[in-house]
Amino acid sequence: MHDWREDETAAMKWMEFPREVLIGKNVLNKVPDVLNKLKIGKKVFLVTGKNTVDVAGRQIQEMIEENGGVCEICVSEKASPEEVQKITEAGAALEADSFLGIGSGRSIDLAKLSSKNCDVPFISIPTAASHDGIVSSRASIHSDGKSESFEAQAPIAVIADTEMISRAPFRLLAAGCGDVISNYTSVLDWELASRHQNEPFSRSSAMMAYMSADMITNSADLIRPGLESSARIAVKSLVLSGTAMSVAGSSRPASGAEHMFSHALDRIAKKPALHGEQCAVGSIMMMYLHGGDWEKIRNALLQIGAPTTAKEMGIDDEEIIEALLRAHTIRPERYTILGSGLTPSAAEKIAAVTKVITE
Ligand SMILES: NC(=O)C1=CN([C@@H]2O[C@H](COP(=O)(O)OP(=O)(O)OC[C@H]3O[C@@H](n4cnc5c(N)ncnc54)[C@H](OP(=O)(O)O)[C@@H]3O)[C@@H](O)[C@H]2O)C=CC1
Ligand SMILES: O=C(CO)COP(=O)(O)O
Ligand SMILES: [Zn+2]
Repeated sequence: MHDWREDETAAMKWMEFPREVLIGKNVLNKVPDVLNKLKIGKKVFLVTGKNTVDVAGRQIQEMIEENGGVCEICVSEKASPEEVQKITEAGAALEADSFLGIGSGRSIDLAKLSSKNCDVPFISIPTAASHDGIVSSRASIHSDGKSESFEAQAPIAVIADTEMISRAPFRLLAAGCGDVISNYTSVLDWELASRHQNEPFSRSSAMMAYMSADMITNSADLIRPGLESSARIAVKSLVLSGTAMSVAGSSRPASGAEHMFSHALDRIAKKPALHGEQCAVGSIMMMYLHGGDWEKIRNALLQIGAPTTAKEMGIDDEEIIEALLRAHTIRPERYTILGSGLTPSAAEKIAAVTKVITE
């Protein structure tokens, strides 16, 4: 299928945003109403995970069937190209008229890309506020230790039940806050690339990404376990951050050197931590490299209760250093403060000064 957005020139910008965005207590019950309104509820393919199938997947399947629709569930584990292929084929076999991504970042990304392959809309239903891919049109797919950000499609609707999200393990919410806070360094990297390499830069997108990070740091004292109000703050900032990516047409405003560090850790660490946790810790170190206020990032994470050290993430100090050394090779086309790479002694110094590893 031809992707019309490829015809984009400097003189024209094609941005995709969701049509319906529901954020609030018990909005999960509105799934049938949204499907009916959009006329996409007859054959629904539902992508979820092994935990989230019980948190929300089956409940949504029942609601769709009571609404007269046919609903097939796929419980998925990895956001890999093979999984995208498998889900695309299963969705096509069902002749699905919509996909629902229910759960974590992985399930949402799989639904995002597979639905695009099937040329049908998809709805994003996060069960945790753990990442900013909830709203964006990008899908992060991982294979052979590589991580690629694909242009997929924006969800036609987002249904974020803040009551359900507040009951998810707090670690996930804290990680989502970290993913957004890390925008401080993504934006700096983007500005650097625009100055050094004349890379296209969108001020409005950068401002959105920066503002979403500010939303979290300015209300860090309000982010507490089990509070619906905390889930609401996190979801709103994730929505803004994801929108920044849709405006940019790339993950640039929300993914710089700190994300490359996290992707490197995913490859290196025996037991990687959560995406948002790793990006946030990476952001402390990259802010130090930028010569900025890295302690502001660290303090916000401490206040929220997100990890700020290797030990708290369950990662060895050596793995942190290795990831710092390898980060610039992860996405070489993306220019960042890491340039052509760090020396081992510089990597050790950065991690020690910022208290990520013990001196
Ligand atoms: N497209 C984009 O723009 C972006 C994409 N990403 C991608 O998203 C992924 C990270 O997402 P993230 O969600 O942090 O991590 P994961 O996708 O690894 O999911 C974390 C875990 O949380 C579980 N979980 C989710 N909700 C609940 C709940 N309510 N109760 C209990 N367990 C729950 C999931 O269960 P289950 O096994 O059921 O899934 C999963 O095991 C990465 O692949 C990253 O690259 C991140 C940011 C932006
Ligand atoms: O995680 C993201 C933004 O928070 C998306 O970024 P990537 O392009 O690094 O996968
Ligand atoms: Zn991220």
